[in-house]
Amino acid sequence: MSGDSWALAVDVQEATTPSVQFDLSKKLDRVRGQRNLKGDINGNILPEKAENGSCKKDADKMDLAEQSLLNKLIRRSLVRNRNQVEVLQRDPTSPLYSVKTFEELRLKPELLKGVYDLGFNRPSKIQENALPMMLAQPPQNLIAQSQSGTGKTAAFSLAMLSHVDTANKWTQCLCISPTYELALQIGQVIEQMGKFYADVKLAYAIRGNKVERGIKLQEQIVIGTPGTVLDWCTKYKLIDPKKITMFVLDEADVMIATQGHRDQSIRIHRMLNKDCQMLLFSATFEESVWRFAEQVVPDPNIIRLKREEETLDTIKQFYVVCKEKEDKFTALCNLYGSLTIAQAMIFCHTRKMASWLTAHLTKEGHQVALLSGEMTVEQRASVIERFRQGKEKVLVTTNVCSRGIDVEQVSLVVNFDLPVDMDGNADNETYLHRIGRTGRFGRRGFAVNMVDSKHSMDIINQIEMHFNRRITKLDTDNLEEMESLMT
Ligand SMILES: Nc1ncnc2c1ncn2[C@@H]1O[C@H](COP(=O)(O)OP(=O)(O)OP(=O)(O)O)[C@@H](O)[C@H]1O
Repeated sequence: MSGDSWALAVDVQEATTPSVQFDLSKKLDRVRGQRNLKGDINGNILPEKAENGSCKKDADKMDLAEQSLLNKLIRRSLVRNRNQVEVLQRDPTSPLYSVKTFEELRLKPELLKGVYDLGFNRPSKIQENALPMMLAQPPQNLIAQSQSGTGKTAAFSLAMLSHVDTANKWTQCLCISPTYELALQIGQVIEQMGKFYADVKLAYAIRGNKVERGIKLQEQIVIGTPGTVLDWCTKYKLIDPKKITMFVLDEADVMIATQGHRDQSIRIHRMLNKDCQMLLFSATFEESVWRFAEQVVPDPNIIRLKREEETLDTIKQFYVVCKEKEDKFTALCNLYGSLTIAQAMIFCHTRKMASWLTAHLTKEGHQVALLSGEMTVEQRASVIERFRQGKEKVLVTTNVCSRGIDVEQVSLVVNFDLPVDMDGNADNETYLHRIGRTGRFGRRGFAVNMVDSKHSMDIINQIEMHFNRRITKLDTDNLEEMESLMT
């Protein structure tokens, strides 16, 4: 057997989730007629009737051109497998790098079990650095920054779970997050990690959660949005803020982007004891975030990134020059025609544009979900949950409700419209948050920006300069060039 077909056989045997298959036949048909092959979520090729995960026989029958194309597709696999994550975890320049194991971080055995049950092998850099500070005695405050998808949520979830004294049946850890969706997501992480830690209980302080006034909660951890948390502390008196000993503020940059949230966070913070441990996390630290962080976290330990470290190497960034929306749509279809895309998120500026795009993509046969601001929080949570389960492969969205969403199969983010601030300048923070929906925990990801005017080209230039990272021009009509650039 040639080296190529051997590689193919090995990849197929490693395939983990054949149920989540996507059709690669379009790409193959261009070169080699009608042979119908399928790939799994990792971009590995699976022949349609393969049994026991092996396609050795099929690979043997292929001619060299076919094998080379298949291997190209495999190399282009958008999702890294576990081995590749492990390689990154041993690379000192990677944000996933660690010298320590979870055991060395002195986690309780029940939590270690939860961590391994989630499939985590080693901590990431932020986990390795932040956890000892968060668990130190006497307690230390922390302001921490790490790239999107590198394990911040997991880090502070572990810290809260470790901090809890299970003998005490009152709220000890309070975590606030800017959106309903994120609060639910963080809660899920805590529940999964704390699965073997039976005595820890969690409550969600989010809109719509019915509570009885005046009866103090017994849950040791409360996670919620600032408005509801404030109500639970003041109006409903469910939490005694003076008994909170660990306060976590997640996605500080997103939090302060809404004036109301900023003010509510400060009001909650003022009710806490001075010696309550304060932890603040953010993916970006513009001046305003920094000022806010210093205001709420006295005498902090600080973990900060350099500007050029903020974007991940594993996310390749491109721009495509288009004329108008129809042109952008064609470019998008060409991307789909040549790339193996597990799941994609597409960002539009307006609801109207998002609806138009959703309708057109659906007509093309894609499974598309639309997420936009006018939906109720429950509707939004349900759309995100379906997307997370892979029921829809494309999520078209307009705004903030998709910030912080962690869906590991997202291999492509498209800025159908570029993120701009009120003055029409590049919104760098939003850009970083958007592209950070792909490339989660070392996986490969692509970010494609649609440029439809001189103004939007200026924005791309501003973003390039801000992060000191190249955004490469892509010609979606030139399939060969696209294949070579996007490998
Ligand atoms: N040590 C680890 N080993 C393997 N996977 C991990 C580890 N830590 C976190 N993950 C996974 O990586 C993904 C991203 O983690 P997490 O959501 O904690 O990142 P984040 O930094 O909070 O992201 P964001 O900046 O978008 O909020 C999740 O799917 C999580 O389960």
